[in-house]
Amino acid sequence: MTVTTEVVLAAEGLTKHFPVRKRGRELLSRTNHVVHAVDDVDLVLRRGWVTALVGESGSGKSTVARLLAQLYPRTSGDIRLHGESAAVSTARGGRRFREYSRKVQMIFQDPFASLNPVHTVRYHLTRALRIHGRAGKGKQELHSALAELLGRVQLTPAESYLDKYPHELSGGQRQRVAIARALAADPEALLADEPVSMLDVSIRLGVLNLLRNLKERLNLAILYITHDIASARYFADDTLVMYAGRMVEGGDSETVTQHPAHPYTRLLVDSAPDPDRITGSAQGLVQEEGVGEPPSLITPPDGCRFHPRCPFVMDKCRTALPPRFDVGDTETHWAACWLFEEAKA
Ligand SMILES: Nc1ncnc2c1ncn2[C@@H]1O[C@H](COP(=O)(O)OP(=O)(O)OP(=O)(O)O)[C@@H](O)[C@H]1O
Repeated sequence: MTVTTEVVLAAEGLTKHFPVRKRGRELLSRTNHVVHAVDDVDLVLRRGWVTALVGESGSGKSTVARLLAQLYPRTSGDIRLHGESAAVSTARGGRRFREYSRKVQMIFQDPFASLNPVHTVRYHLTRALRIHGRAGKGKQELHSALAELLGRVQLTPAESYLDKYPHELSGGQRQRVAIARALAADPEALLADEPVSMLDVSIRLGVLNLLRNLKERLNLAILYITHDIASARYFADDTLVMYAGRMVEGGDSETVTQHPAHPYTRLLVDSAPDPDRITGSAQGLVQEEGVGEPPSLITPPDGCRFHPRCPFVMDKCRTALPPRFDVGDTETHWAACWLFEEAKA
């Protein structure tokens, strides 16, 4: 399948190294250690398209989202919104940053933490509409804009929710308010960092269905970050798999989740007991399987970062970083694994 929808946001060679603070004797050493949180990541987000980013805890998923939202400066690489490079120096609070963050909005894992407990739904949404110049003129226009936002996230009638405080809402309703606040900016891309993992199992599906509905109606480009590869199959068009700061596999979700190529993705899929569930989490399961732990990101392994845990490890894997190889089963399926070197030839 060839994907033709327009690219909204693209990252190329995206890299983030966090400095490690020196302690004790290290203060005398000249070496400055860094956490290789994200290394050389390429991805595109397309209009009307959900891209899942899957991986264990600590693999760098949230850092990718924060880099794309420009909440962190990047160490290197490029981010382009509609082809235009978002300068590393874009000053937060400046006009260019405001314009960028209007178009690229983020939804966080914990809606309780992202909403201010002392303010009502009306306050949160009005503030967001005002910041983005979408509050209209006068009370009536503002009220219509608020009602429209709550309607979009299926919190109706608006009057039942506008004057509620976050603690008066359920977890799912709070996440819907957080989504409505993001929509107040009229964004083109939504970066959803584990948007359902803190919600009760019974309401996760409803929130994912809402996001899918918004993707279709508003033609949004969505990045869906999750531990749960089974939910990526259900919800995302494309799936990217990340391991220890690097992308290891990508392609259409059905193929990546049903016919995983990279040994790490196979492990993730095998760790998810029921492929049709969207409720669980692969986090921790891999460790339970007894195949080791993710490596230190301060001194990541040479070659393929998965090689110390890989059941198919070859000599080359220990020294040479595998590039993306076409897997050969679909047009878009690739794996950064030497096992697929032949498939490319
Ligand atoms: N501000 C920071 N300073 C130093 N190290 C950081 C910082 N933020 C993240 N890291 C490190 O970068 C690595 C990637 O973290 P990140 O939160 O992006 O992973 P993740 O896949 O989103 O994990 P989780 O699912 O647990 O949120 C981790 O080793 C983490 O400890």
